[in-house]
Amino acid sequence: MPSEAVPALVLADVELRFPGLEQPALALASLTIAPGETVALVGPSGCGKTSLINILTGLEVPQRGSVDWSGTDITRLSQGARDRWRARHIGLVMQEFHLFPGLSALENVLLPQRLAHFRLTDGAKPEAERLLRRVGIDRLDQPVETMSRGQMQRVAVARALAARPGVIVADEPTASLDADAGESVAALLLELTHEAGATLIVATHDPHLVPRLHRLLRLESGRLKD
Ligand SMILES: Nc1ncnc2c1ncn2[C@@H]1O[C@H](COP(=O)(O)OP(=O)(O)OP(=O)(O)O)[C@@H](O)[C@H]1O
Repeated sequence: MPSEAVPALVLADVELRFPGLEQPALALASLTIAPGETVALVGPSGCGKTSLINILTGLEVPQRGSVDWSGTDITRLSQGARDRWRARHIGLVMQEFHLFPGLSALENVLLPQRLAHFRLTDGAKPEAERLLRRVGIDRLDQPVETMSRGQMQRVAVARALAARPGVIVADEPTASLDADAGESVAALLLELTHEAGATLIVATHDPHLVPRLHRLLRLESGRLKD
């Protein structure tokens, strides 16, 4: 299934500081990511991986610099506009799934679209059902809190792709899974983003996942290393 227009990133002169930290958490002169690239973001604990992911997705705004996705500098948007931009263009997969207990797998996949648009488009439910079956979830009405951790992350992968975003961003998507579940989540993330033609950015320590991504970005003390 083709994704909508795929954004590409141009980040320039970014600095992110937190109160109480002498050095910036991030200081990046430039970073460009091409449409459809798959990128591993690696580095020791505290080097700034989550901070960079938060900046790329507009969850955090740097004090300085621009984060331009296909001509939209998201640092210049209001918070509401940035939230709408993220809902439209970014699919997120987090280490701890961030699913809503009490809702079924299908309801979880559809929830971001319900929240963003107040109603679902005609194609939303069949696409959510297709994606859940594609990630190996057959009981679409199963409450997510009764699922295994591997199943929960597969639901989160289906949710990230459901609105057909141009970019999938994952923060340690396999870190809280056992080896088998991690392997299957990593494979699905790669296959489904490839099928969608989306760009994939993954912060990960997973030695099985890193070599399967095209490009390696290494962060150290908030700076990119070659
Ligand atoms: N809200 C905050 N307030 C103050 N300092 C923060 C905040 N968030 C992050 N930091 C600091 O910024 C730096 C980068 O943190 P970040 O979470 O981006 O690292 P990370 O590479 O994702 O680490 P890990 O692999 O352990 O998750 C760290 O020194 C951290 O302590």
